[in-house]
Amino acid sequence: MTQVNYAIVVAGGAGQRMGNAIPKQFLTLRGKPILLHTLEKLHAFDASLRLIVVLPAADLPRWHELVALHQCPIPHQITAGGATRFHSVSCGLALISDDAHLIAIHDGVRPLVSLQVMERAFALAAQQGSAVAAVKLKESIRRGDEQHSQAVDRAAFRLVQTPQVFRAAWIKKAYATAVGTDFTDCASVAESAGHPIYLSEGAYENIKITTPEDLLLAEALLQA
Ligand SMILES: Nc1ccn([C@@H]2O[C@H](COP(=O)(O)OP(=O)(O)OP(=O)(O)O)[C@@H](O)[C@H]2O)c(=O)n1
Ligand SMILES: C[C@](O)(CO)[C@H](O)COP(=O)(O)O
Repeated sequence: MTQVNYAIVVAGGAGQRMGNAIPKQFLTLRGKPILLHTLEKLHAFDASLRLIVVLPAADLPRWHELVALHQCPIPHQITAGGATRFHSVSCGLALISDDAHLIAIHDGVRPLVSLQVMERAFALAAQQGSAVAAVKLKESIRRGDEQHSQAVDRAAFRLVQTPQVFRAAWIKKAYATAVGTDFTDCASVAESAGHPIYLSEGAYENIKITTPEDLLLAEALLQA
């Protein structure tokens, strides 16, 4: 049987920390919506990857307009998301058929993901069943608050990114059986179902566009 791989691109958030009336995934970066840059990266990595884009229900017409305006040639399915990232990933998973082999979940607002980061994550997930892009910390960290804090060993930590790639059956069941919805990423959901989490090498430029200064950084990095 042919092995079919999917990528769920979660873009169902409101972008509150960006503070823009338009959700950040639709903002323009070097002439194109951020989400379109992200889709281009995933399609360039593997044109056979089936792309599912999860959007805020209210913004489905906006995306249709942007796709038409930019003549987006990349085939993708669209679905409405939910109140949290967990709900939005669940909405994407609901569209995936049983022939799926690996499922990647990627933030729609990480347009700087490289082909190498994608390749490493898919290769590791094919071997181990899971792969989560992550990077080492470059700065010192302390545990605590302004009044009381202690130094911690940064070598014991990793910053987690996306893509996060999983054996399809694992991640589908993990989402179907998860207790609660308060997970900030898919690795936490897979882990809660008892699956081992393997880390693949991410990249420092694979930033998540979250606050206004990230737009400036992304603009500069996209040029590079
Ligand atoms: N209900 C949600 C919330 C988030 N996301 C997606 O998850 C990714 C990472 O989330 P984050 O950066 O937190 O995005 P927002 O939730 O939009 O931002 P904020 O928390 O500032 O509102 C984004 O691509 C976002 O669109 C989603 O699909 N559905
Ligand atoms: C999935 C993620 O991007 C990995 O870093 C992150 O956990 C999302 O967190 P957010 O606070 O909802 O942006």
